[in-house]
Amino acid sequence: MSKAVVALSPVLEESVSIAGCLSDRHLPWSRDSILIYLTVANSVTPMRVLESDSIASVKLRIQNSKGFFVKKQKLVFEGTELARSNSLVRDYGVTDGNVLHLVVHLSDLQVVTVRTVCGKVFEFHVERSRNQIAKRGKGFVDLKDEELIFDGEELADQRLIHDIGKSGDAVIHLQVRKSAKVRAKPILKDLELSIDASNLTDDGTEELRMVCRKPLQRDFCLEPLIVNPKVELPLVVKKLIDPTFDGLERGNHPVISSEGSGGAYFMQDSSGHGYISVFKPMDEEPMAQNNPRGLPLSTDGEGLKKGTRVGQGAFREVAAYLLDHPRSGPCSVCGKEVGFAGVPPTVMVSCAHRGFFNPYGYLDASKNMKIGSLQMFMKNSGSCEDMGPRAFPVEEVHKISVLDICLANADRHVGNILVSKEGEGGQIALIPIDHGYCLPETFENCTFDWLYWPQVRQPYSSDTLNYIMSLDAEQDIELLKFHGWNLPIECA
Ligand SMILES: Nc1ncnc2c1ncn2[C@@H]1O[C@H](COP(=O)(O)OP(=O)(O)OP(=O)(O)O)[C@@H](O)[C@H]1O
Repeated sequence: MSKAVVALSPVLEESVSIAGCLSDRHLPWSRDSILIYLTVANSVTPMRVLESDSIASVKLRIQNSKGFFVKKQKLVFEGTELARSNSLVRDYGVTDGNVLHLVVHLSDLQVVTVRTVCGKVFEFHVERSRNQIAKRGKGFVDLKDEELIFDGEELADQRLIHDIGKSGDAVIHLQVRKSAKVRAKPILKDLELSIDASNLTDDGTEELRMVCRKPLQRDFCLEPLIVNPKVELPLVVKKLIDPTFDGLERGNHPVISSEGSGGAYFMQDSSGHGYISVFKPMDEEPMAQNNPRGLPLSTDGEGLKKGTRVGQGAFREVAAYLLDHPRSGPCSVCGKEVGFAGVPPTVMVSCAHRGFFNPYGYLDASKNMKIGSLQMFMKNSGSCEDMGPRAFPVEEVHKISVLDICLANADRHVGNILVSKEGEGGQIALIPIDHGYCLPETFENCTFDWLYWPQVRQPYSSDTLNYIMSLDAEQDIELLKFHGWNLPIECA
């Protein structure tokens, strides 16, 4: 799903009120007025609300003062997402002095890629509403030495990012004028010239590394995690692991997604020009120990959604794949290709790489081993968030609904359905992803965005009904057990 933590700059309460966001109801003398704190990473924003305010109205005020659309916000209090818009602040037990974490979809930000002429790439996240070019960067000594170039032209400081890369894939080149130290030392009748230009790159080895992308000594590992030796990996899963391995072996490191509330890494192919898979480590899930988005640790082990456990998202991702049976009916997974709903092939793996997040800074791969789900990367033209639902074929919506009801998916919002137009004649197919919150212990957070789409008013086709009839919950529980997950009784 497309979200990321966005730091809000601290503002005074007064500035919120000046922005016209506070009505009289919110003035300090209102009886149930409380002061709460919105926080992301290290930034805190005080905000006065009423205990009787709905979550929707709090989000609306954040939108008014900060510009983040309501639909792109996620509010989290003590490990629980304030997901029900009509519920009141007090329904979630939020009281004076409490801290709410705000997670904002990254599409509010624009990613700007700056490539230096010697090949180094920097990514900056630029807020669309404040997108003036500002030249600054770690390691570059003097602003006047820097020049940003787009499409062969130098960019003036006042140009807006928004006006530059309208197509969304513009690359800006950064040219840094640095003089190299040239020393001449007389040796007999000759002069020995030495050139020290190490400042041109952070550690002086960048060019070397770029040239040396040949087979490397192995500084990573990637292996499927098979608990039951009787489990045979299906071919499609092998096709997922092998090219991911090749990509790592060629030195193409995992690329952390700028979206999502947990750590998700795009694993590159051997050419370095495409993605093969998405790796989600358990220790980087929301509220887990090494979450890279700054979400707080869960105090009681419960995940972001009610009835789920922190660190079990990867199991659930794999379970969703295993339980998405082919149309021909439930099967042992060995020969399995595409399931009814088209959950991308997913497998548990252990993977070590120094590029994975850890709070201690640089670690070599052997100290940075992670366990998580590895899912096939699916080509897409965006998610259902990016377009109106009318264009989606009825059958495509129905298949997602069947999957979500079977799995009691507690995280089916429009960002978690990818749209593919790869089919014959550009036919739209919907690809369900992000199943880390399925099979919860309670139904409290099971909300489905597709419930409001017109397709769900159509009856299921006989094919779909036949598929539903073929499902067998007991058999599914056994299947998960066979693969090593003894489903807790509440989830079962
Ligand atoms: N199988 C896939 N194929 C292509 N892109 C994917 C796939 N799985 C995830 N992504 C993309 O990776 C990014 C992060 O994934 P995802 O939303 O699943 O992470 P998350 O941290 O679990 O999110 P959430 O905040 O919804 O829990 C998103 O942009 C998503 O579209």
